[in-house]
Order: sequence, then structure tokens, then C-alpha cells
Amino acid sequence: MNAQILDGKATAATIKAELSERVAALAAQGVTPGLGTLLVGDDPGSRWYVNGKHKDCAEVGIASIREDLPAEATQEDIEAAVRRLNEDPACTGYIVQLPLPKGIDTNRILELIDPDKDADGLHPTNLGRLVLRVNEEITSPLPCTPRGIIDLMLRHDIDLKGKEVVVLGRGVTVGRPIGLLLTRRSVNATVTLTHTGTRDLEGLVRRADVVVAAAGVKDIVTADMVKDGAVLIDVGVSRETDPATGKSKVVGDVSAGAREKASWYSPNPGGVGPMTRAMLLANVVEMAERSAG
Ligand SMILES: Nc1nc(=O)c2c([nH]1)NC[C@@H]1CN(c3ccc(C(=O)N[C@@H](CCC(=O)O)C(=O)O)cc3)C=[N+]21
Repeated sequence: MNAQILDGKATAATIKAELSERVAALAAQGVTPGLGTLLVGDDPGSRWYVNGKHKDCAEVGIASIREDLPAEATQEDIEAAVRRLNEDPACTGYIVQLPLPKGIDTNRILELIDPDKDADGLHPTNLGRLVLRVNEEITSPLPCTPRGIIDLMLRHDIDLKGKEVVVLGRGVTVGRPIGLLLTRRSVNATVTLTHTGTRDLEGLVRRADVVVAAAGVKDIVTADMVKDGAVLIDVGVSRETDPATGKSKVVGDVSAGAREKASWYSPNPGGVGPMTRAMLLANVVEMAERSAG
């Protein structure tokens, strides 16, 4: 089978164009959404991600607010920056770039974020709302990566009702929250969450109509594990040096052989990453729309 590509980059561009119109409508009401970022330290990867978020904002007309702290910043310094963002009226939503330096109590920082400004949708209050609101509309920010994965499939008319979805990886940003979204009545998928303690991973994956691979283990999804015609969403990020160029490159969880058996395949890079960024913008626009009434 020749898998069709779930092109996250192109889909994200479409979403950004839609969001630009909504930002223009807000501007007509005198409202400008503003995304804040809090970055601690000088890790080049984290800096690259944060710069990308501000570039995305500029493209759709969202204002940018930056708090950049040195690697030596203390718990108190970071908490003070969170309070500034909570109080800044120009900042309608913001993210704390993860990971934070060693020695920092990350959960304490994340819990200080005003839930109404939680652009990542990862504050305990917003995760709790996701748990509680099974059927009714959710009017709080949703976790960006899970939302992006589901949106990418639905925009390609992949029907998820009654489908068996197997998720690899129990991380807080993808594996744990995605089941909450997929099992809402409006989506109605059946979800199995697998992790390092799972027995018979192969057997579970072989049943799956949709595999969301977010383990962060290169090629963990092999051809013999995958049902013909499955939808494969490659989320995991590992880095390795490309022998041809000597440069570091992203490698996903889905092997080349597995890809061949898929009906649809979301590549990595070029799939879920750009969708995550687009959903961050969607959360910021929606938060501004809600506060504009
Ligand atoms: N508070 C917080 N929120 C996050 O959402 C968050 C975070 N911290 N820390 C780090 C991870 C990672 N993450 C990515 C976002 C976009 C791409 C992305 O757009 N990647 C491109 C390019 C990849 C490349 O070539 O390096 C792609 O997949 O095509 C990747 C990774 C968000 N994260």
C-alpha cells in the first residue's frame, strides 16, 4: 500500500490562514491577542522552538510578549516572571517552555499559571475540565499536541468513530491527555494507552486502526506490528547525527517498513510538530475571543 501523507505543514498553514481572519475580526472589536513565552536558559533547541512560536504569531497578527531568563534563574525568579505574565493585560495566553533547568520545581511553576491564560492547556485545572466534560462543549484550552493530532486526522476525513486507537507513551503532553479527547462522545474512539510496562505491545498494536506513536524510541513501530491500512501518526522525537551531512536530525518512532503498510501516515518532521504550533495559536485566539465575549 502506498500511504497517503497527512501533511501537517500544509494543514497548519490552512489553520493559520483561518486564524488570521479571526484575529482581524477581534482587531475590529479592539482586541489584540498576545502570546507570552517564558524561556529559561540558553538551550539552542528550546530557543529555536520559542522563536518559531513568535514567528507564527507575527504571521497571524498575534502580539508577542517574551520573558527570557538566564540559566541561573532561581525558583523565585521564575515564579516572579509567571506572576508578571498573569498580570500583564497584553498577554492573553502564554507558555512556560519545557524542560526547565534541573533543580526547578516544574509542577509548582505550572500550577501558578492563570488557567485562563494557559495556552498549552496543561494546567491541572484545564486537564481536570477535560476529565469532567465528557459530552458538553469544552470552553477551556486543550492540550496542543493531542488536539493537533485529532484535527489533522479529521481534516483529512479520517473517521474515528468506533475505531481502535493504540497510543504508545504515557507522557503528560501527548499520551495521557490524548485518550481524554479521543473518548469524548463527539469523537467516540476506543483507546488503549501503552507504556514500558505493557505486555504484548505487538499484539495490541496489530489490532489498531490508528497508532499514535509517542514513545520517543526510534523505529519502535515495526512493519510486523502494523495492520495493513492502519493510520500511523509519528509523534516521538529522537535526535541522531545524519551521516551524510554530520548534522543532527529528528527521527520518529515509526520504521520505514511500517510506513509502507499504512493507509495514512503523518511524517516526523512535517506532521504533528507544525500542528502543535498551530493549535497553540488556536488556543490563544479562542482565549481572546472568550474574554472579548
Ligand atoms: N511548554 C511547552 N509546550 C510545548 O508545546 C513544548 C515544550 N514546552 N517543550 C518542547 C516541546 C516540543 N515541541 C515541538 C513543537 C513543534 C515542533 C515542530 O514544529 N517541529 C518541526 C521541525 C522539527 C525539526 O526539524 O527540528 C516538524 O515537526 O516539522 C517540534 C516540537 C513543543 N514542545
